[in-house]
Amino acid sequence: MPLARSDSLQDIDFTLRRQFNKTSFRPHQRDIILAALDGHDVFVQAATSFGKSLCFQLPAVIDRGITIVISPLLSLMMNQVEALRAANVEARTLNSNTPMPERDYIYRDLATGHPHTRLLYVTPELCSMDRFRDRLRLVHAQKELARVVVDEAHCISEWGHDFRRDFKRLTWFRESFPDVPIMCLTATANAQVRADILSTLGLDRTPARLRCFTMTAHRPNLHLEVRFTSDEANDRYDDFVGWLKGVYARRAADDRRPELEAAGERIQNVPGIIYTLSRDECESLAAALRCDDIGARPFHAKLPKEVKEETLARWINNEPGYDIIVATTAFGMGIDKDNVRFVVHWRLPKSFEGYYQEAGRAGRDGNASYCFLYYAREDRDRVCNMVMRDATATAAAKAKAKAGDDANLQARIRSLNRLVEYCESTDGCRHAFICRYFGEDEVPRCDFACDWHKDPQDLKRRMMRGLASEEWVSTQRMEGAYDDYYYSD
Ligand SMILES: Nc1ncnc2c1ncn2[C@@H]1O[C@H](COP(=O)(O)OP(=O)(O)OP(=O)(O)O)[C@@H](O)[C@H]1O
Repeated sequence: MPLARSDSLQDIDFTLRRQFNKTSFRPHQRDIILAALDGHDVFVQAATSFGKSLCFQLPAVIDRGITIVISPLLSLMMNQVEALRAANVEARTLNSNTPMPERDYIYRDLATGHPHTRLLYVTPELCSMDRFRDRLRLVHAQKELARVVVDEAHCISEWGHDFRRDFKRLTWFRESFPDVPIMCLTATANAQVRADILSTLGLDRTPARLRCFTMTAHRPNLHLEVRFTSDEANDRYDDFVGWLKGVYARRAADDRRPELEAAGERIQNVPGIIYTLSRDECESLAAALRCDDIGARPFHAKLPKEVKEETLARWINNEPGYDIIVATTAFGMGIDKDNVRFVVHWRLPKSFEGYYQEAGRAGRDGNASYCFLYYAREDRDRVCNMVMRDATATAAAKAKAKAGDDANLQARIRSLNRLVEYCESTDGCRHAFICRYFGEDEVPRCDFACDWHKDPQDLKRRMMRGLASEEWVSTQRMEGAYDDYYYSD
């Protein structure tokens, strides 16, 4: 049974305006929020930038009690908590980085059984700890556990690209608190991943209680393009810089400049992200771009925390010298800057879902944005080797390889293969390919927003000319040329 709501904030439109400073709901948000407020379990699958967070934040503000939000990424939690606190919502996070006084406060708050905290963001690992579980039992006994939310829910599934073993243990919530509604959200799930999420969380056992909102993955404002290259051509850098300088030149032209000046916008304020697969490449590429007077900064897991925070803050504020983030995959899920105008994949990503999540950082304001993926067959073989090596290392480290490891390896290889097919496909719309991948039947409308729709003949020509031949790549492969590549976040 849903908990009673507080009396003062029953009007969701009022709460949207007052607490979240937004004038209207986006399509489907209202229905999702109402289903949650009615006490249903809710599954939401919607495109990147749809506005999924609001779907659990707003009910958390309206309902009495505390909402526990389980999220896989510390940076993602911290961003959301900061934004909520700025809007005067009692939100907090409890994770390995939480300072001791804050940690003590939260545990004391939970121990009262009637916490002041409305949204508590935690890691899945924390949810397995006895101390935390005891506190939740106490809160539940007082009927103050309003809802459990699993964000980035694809991490639950071995068939998903970002499988995290601790997400499997979230099964505990339904077993321990059968009356507490659960909401789970993801941007990237296929039918198998969806089924896995519902069964792990125990939502499929009470179908009458469950409301599923499965929306299209389509992002019509993303212009998708594959750029073909090879080890021999090694032309990514010149190609990218040529493109970017062309963008700057168009912004500096007489017909554009006055408009930008009036808006106080710099010519080079064309925010973007370039994804690389290794820290070395991330550092060297950012340095090379800076030598070419392009404001690029590296971002990877090994940088000091203060450097990462400063880089992120200055990039978000559109400061000179911080126009482009050159990142490893340490920078991805949940990054929410509205005016990212391009996302470039310097190398083939490791999974289809990862590619689309990262591309989804672009164009969150709804304006046209460009997503290039530089594809080389040599990289295909390198990435495939890396995925296999990763899987072997994980299995060995775990001593006994479990069925889950096997399923996850299969899923990762399948996902990579589909991404390779996507890159090498020259006979159809890229948006349609993506929607099919995520199990959609309807063909999305593409308004010249992919390289195939723009010029199918040119696409074929570029692929023929740009890629190394399969014969060459397979000879090199047999000689072990692609074995010693590595990636790092
Ligand atoms: N109704 C609304 N009106 C205006 N802006 C909104 C609305 N709902 C959400 N937004 C804004 O849209 C942006 C994207 O929202 P959010 O970060 O929740 O996306 P998401 O669906 O979780 O995407 P991703 O899966 O890519 O992380 C945020 O800046 C959020 O403030």
